[in-house]
Formats: sequence, C-alpha cells, structure tokens
Amino acid sequence: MNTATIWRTVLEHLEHSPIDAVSKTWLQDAQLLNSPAMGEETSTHGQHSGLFLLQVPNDLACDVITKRWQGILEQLLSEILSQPAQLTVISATQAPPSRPRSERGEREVRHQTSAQSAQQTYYDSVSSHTQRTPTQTEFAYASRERLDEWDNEQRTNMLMNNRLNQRYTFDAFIVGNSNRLAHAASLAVAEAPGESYNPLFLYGGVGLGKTHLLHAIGHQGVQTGLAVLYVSSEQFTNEIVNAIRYRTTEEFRAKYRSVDILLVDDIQFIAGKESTEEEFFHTFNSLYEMSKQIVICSDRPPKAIVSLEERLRSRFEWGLIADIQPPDLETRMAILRVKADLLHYHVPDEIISYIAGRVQTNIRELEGCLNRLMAYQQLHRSDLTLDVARAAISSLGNDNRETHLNSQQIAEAVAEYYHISLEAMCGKQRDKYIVMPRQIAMYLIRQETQASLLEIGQLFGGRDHSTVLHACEKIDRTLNINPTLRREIIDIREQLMRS
Ligand SMILES: Nc1ncnc2c1ncn2[C@@H]1O[C@H](COP(=O)(O)OP(=O)(O)OP(=O)(O)O)[C@@H](O)[C@H]1O
Repeated sequence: MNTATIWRTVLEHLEHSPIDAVSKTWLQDAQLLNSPAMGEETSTHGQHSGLFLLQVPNDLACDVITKRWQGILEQLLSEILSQPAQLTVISATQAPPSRPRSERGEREVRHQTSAQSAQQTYYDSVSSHTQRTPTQTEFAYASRERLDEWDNEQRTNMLMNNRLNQRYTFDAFIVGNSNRLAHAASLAVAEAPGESYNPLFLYGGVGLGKTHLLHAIGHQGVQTGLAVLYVSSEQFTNEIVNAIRYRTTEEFRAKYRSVDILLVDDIQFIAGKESTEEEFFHTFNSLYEMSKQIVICSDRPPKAIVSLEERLRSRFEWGLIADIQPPDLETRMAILRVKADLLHYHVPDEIISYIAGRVQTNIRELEGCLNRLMAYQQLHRSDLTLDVARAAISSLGNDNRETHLNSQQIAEAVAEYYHISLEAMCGKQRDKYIVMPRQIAMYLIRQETQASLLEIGQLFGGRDHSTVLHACEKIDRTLNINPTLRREIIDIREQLMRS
C-alpha cells in the first residue's frame, strides 16, 4: 500500500468519528509521507517502517492536529498496517520536505522545493521537534502530555466543580429593551458555541444580569455535554500567580485550553496586570483558533478599559459587544413579579410597582428589597400593605433615594437632549425634529411613571389618549430595530438617573 492509499483508508475510518469541521478539512488536505529518515517508502518485503510524517496546511493545523488527533491517527495507522506506527505532524508553511524519488508520482510535486541544506535543517527540526524554540502559537499551547492528562483526569474534576448558579438560567431571565440584545446574543452563543459571535463581550453596570447570562450560557453548554469553565478574572489572576510561583504553568495552560466554553467575569480587573494579560492573550488565541467559545463580561466596553493591552482590546472587539442597560419600570416590575413567585411570596401589584419605582438601576438591589420586605413582614407578623412595604424598605435605611421621576423632569430631559424648547415639544408643532422627541418623551413617561395616557396627553398640548398610545407603541417597535434610537433613549435615561 502506498502512503496515498493508506491516508485514504485513514480518512474513511475517520468518517465515523465525531470530528469538528475545521480539523476535518485540514485532514482532508493533509498528506501522509514516509519519514525521510527511513529512506524508501517500503522495504523490500513491502513492509512500512511505521514512521510517518503528516503534512498539514499551516502552523495552526499542525498544532491542533498534533494535540487532538495524533494519538487517534497513530492508532488507526497501526490498525490498518497491522504494525506499530508513529506519526510526526508537520506544517506545509515551515521548510517543506522533499519526497523520496519513489514517491514523486503521487499527489505532491508542489513541495519539492528545498535546497539540500534547507532539507537538512527541516529534518533536524522534525527529529528534534520538542527541542526547537516554540513558535508563538506553540508557546500558547500546553504540551500534549499535559493536555492528555487533563483530558483524562483533572478535566473531569474541573467540570464537576464548575459552580454555576442553578438559579441563573435563561428561563429565569426577564427580557426587556434594556437587555434584549445581550440576551439574544447569549442565547445564540449557547445554541451554537464558537459559531455565531466569538468572543461575545457583555458589559453593563452593577447588578444588571451579566453574571446571570454567563451562567445561563454555561448551563446550556453543560446540558449539551460541553466542557464549560466559568471563572472570574480575579480567580484567573490568582491561578496564574500560583502557577508561576509553583512552576505549574503547563497544568494551568492545559486546564484552560481544554474547555469548549470559557466564561470570564469582570475582565476589567486584569487590566494592567502584565502576566495575567499575557497569559489571557495566549489562552484567548488558543481557544479562538480552535473555534471554542469565549464569553467575557465587564462593567464597561473594551474601549473604556484603560491600561488594557491594545492586542487584547482589539480581540475583545472581534466578535459582538452587547450592552445591558438599567431596566425600565415595566421590566423591573416583571423581574420582581418573577422573583416573588419563585419565593412563593404573594405581593400585590401596587407593592411591586412601589418597589420598582424606588430602585431603578440595580436588579440585585431590587431583589434585596423584596427579601427585606419578606423578612420585615415575617418579623412583624403584619399584613402586606403599602405602608408596611414603605416601612420595611425605609427602616432598613438602604433606600433613602426618593427616586421617583415625574413627567415634567422627563419631558425637560428629553427636550434638553434634543436641543429643542420644552414649549415647542409640548405644543402643536408637527415638524419631524419635534415630533420624534415628543413621542420619546411620551414613551419614557409611560415607562417610568404612573401617569395615565390621558395625563400624558394633557401634558403634551391636550392630545388624546390614542395619540399617546400610538406614540408609545411606535417607539417601542422602533427601539428594537433602530440601535441609534435605542442608544439615545438609554443616554436620556442615564442622565435622568444621574440627576
Ligand atoms: N433580566 C433579569 N431577569 C431576572 N433576574 C435578573 C435579571 N438581571 C439581573 N437579574 C438578577 O439580578 C441579580 C444580579 O445579577 P448579576 O449578578 O448577573 O449582575 P452583574 O451584572 O453580574 O453584576 P456585577 O457587576 O455586580 O457582577 C441576580 O440575582 C440576577 O439573577
């Protein structure tokens, strides 16, 4: 059997293996050669030496095939040839080998290029594969032995200890305009890791659901049998510090490069930590090159993470960046309702609405209020009334911000944002540059206050309730398809929260 036939047979066997699409293409383009060190292809008895070279298209293919497939390929070769086989994977982009004369009739003529000295260097480098200076990509990988160890032992432990919060699922996540994009992107990533948005970068303020979405992606990955690793950047930093200290960077790399989905929380904290950034850079590259999914969370967009290395920042921007903004009143009420139901705690609508009106920017705090209310009510054994809710929340002192926005404040903020006069916005003028801000103001008032359609109409020149309803619905629809409008509304809301 010549090498071309042997390789075809190997590929046929691999047809039945769960092989990823990229590796498959590389293997189909690969070329099996006899190791030149052994001279002719077969001995006089038609026996192979058992030593082969597999030439793959590029350095990356070389790394991945070596790490993932070399063992399997050697096993297949041994079975096909009924003798032990040893394989060295080489990259076609490194100094290419010249083939023994006897083989030159086969597929390859394109690689017969090197001068003798180059060939010698090449063969030397192949035979001392593990001793030569590693390339950048190779450096980023852990050694094959280490990865195998991980595959066999610690990887299982790591996955078993993967502490994903059971409550943080997609089902328990309430979607509103403020987090719609982040939620949709997370869902897409969970359904097809490594295929849609890679990396996915989620950012937003404190307590707005970033970790919740990370865990939700993780749960789905685990359910489909993938290796998921959730880690805070603090944990990543500690691990790398310890790895350097105890000389266990090989294990560290093996661990991080063996995952299918890497979820990293609070990435902003690695900025300025040189070794951590360096290591994360290599981890990122390795996983990305293997089409493994990376999801990163931060309290700010990549551009705003000062002192983050440029090469990392640009990588964070390769995929999709999705923001999570403070939720509007309706979403806050929906979240409270769901949380109360989960606690089997019956809370009347007016109290839900009261709490949602007081805590506007942090869902963790919103949940905290609900818990406080429950504890307070149980302690005082009282009925759940609005007065009790007021007392519960103010008695615990954490919420003395009378944050109720009123219609007037919102109208003023919108007029100011669009540089138009409040009078014009509330008047009869029908110019486009006035009509749009007016509709936005109506929408925001409807979202953030208890004002009725009629009251809003009165504020805007005595318009009737159907006009207000139409405006609110129009803005609601447009928000989902117009990112500029979405951004503008978020800006206005942020200004209102700040003032
Ligand atoms: N849209 C949502 N639906 C339901 N619960 C939510 C939603 N957003 C946030 N939460 C809840 O709010 C709490 C805080 O969320 P989470 O820890 O994910 O916030 P975070 O953005 O990661 O905050 P931090 O920046 O402090 O890490 C969690 O209990 C989470 O379940």
